[in-house]
Amino acid sequence: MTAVDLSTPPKAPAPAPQEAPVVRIEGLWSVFGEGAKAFAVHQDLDLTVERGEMLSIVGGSGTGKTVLLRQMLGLLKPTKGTVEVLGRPAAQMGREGAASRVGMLFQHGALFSAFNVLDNVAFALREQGTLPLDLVHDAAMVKLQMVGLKPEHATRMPADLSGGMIKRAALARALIMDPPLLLLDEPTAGLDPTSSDEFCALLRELHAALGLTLVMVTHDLDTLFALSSRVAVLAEKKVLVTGTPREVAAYDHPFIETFFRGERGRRAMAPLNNGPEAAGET
Ligand SMILES: Nc1ncnc2c1ncn2[C@@H]1O[C@H](COP(=O)(O)OP(=O)(O)OP(=O)(O)O)[C@@H](O)[C@H]1O
Repeated sequence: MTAVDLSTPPKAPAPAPQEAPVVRIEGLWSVFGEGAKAFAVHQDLDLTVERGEMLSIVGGSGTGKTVLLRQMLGLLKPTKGTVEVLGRPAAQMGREGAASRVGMLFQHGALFSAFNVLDNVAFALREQGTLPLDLVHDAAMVKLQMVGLKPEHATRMPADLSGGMIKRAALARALIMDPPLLLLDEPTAGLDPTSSDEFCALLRELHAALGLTLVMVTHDLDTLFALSSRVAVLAEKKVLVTGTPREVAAYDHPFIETFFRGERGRRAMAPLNNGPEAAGET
């Protein structure tokens, strides 16, 4: 089922003809349970993410946004259909392959509480076992600096960090293997407005500096407008519509009406009137 594509013209840079999309999902069915108890979360869902995009996935509660991220991470296997990441089936990437292709920022950071910040950040690289430990240490320190943490934060335990610092440490961990694709589940959840704005600014900087492709799930409209070059709306078990935030917000659907055109939506959309830069449509 092809989603309505509202983009005219496309805002994302056009890929070279031979370049595979970063994510290609075609005819995806995600079914849980068996027999009479089986239920489909996704039914014939299509979604393509090109290199360099910042795509936000939105939808009502239980519409399968997290399940879709888990499909891209290769943690779930499609019941039917195709989920490819960088030209390979996501479910066949294996743990190490996945870490070097896809970074994942979980909603609450999901740091190992018994490890200090440096050991958390270095974890996947150390597990891989291909680099001497001093180089693993150096690589983790570079990532800490990249996300705006100081060398003295390296030995802190997660319990001693602020919410914003946990997010930054978790981001450094997600980027340790230099994956071209970064998945984010509610990246600014639990942050105060200032920390949230700073974290969005950091993600935009890293997106530009590292040439990342970002795919995020968010309920937060400020985050959505700050970070999305494109929005995909999940409804009716599929990607119903895609387009820029402005295009999608104007689409006629009950979820969109409530989400974008309610009071919170109108407030968050005010920056759209100040030009595309403010709306994240660059
Ligand atoms: N492993 C699983 N086994 C069975 N059902 C599952 C499993 N994972 C998810 N589901 C179900 O799939 C549906 C979609 O879940 P998902 O977490 O993707 O929703 P969501 O869109 O992220 O919702 P929310 O915005 O509330 O977080 C839910 O009904 C959930 O209970």
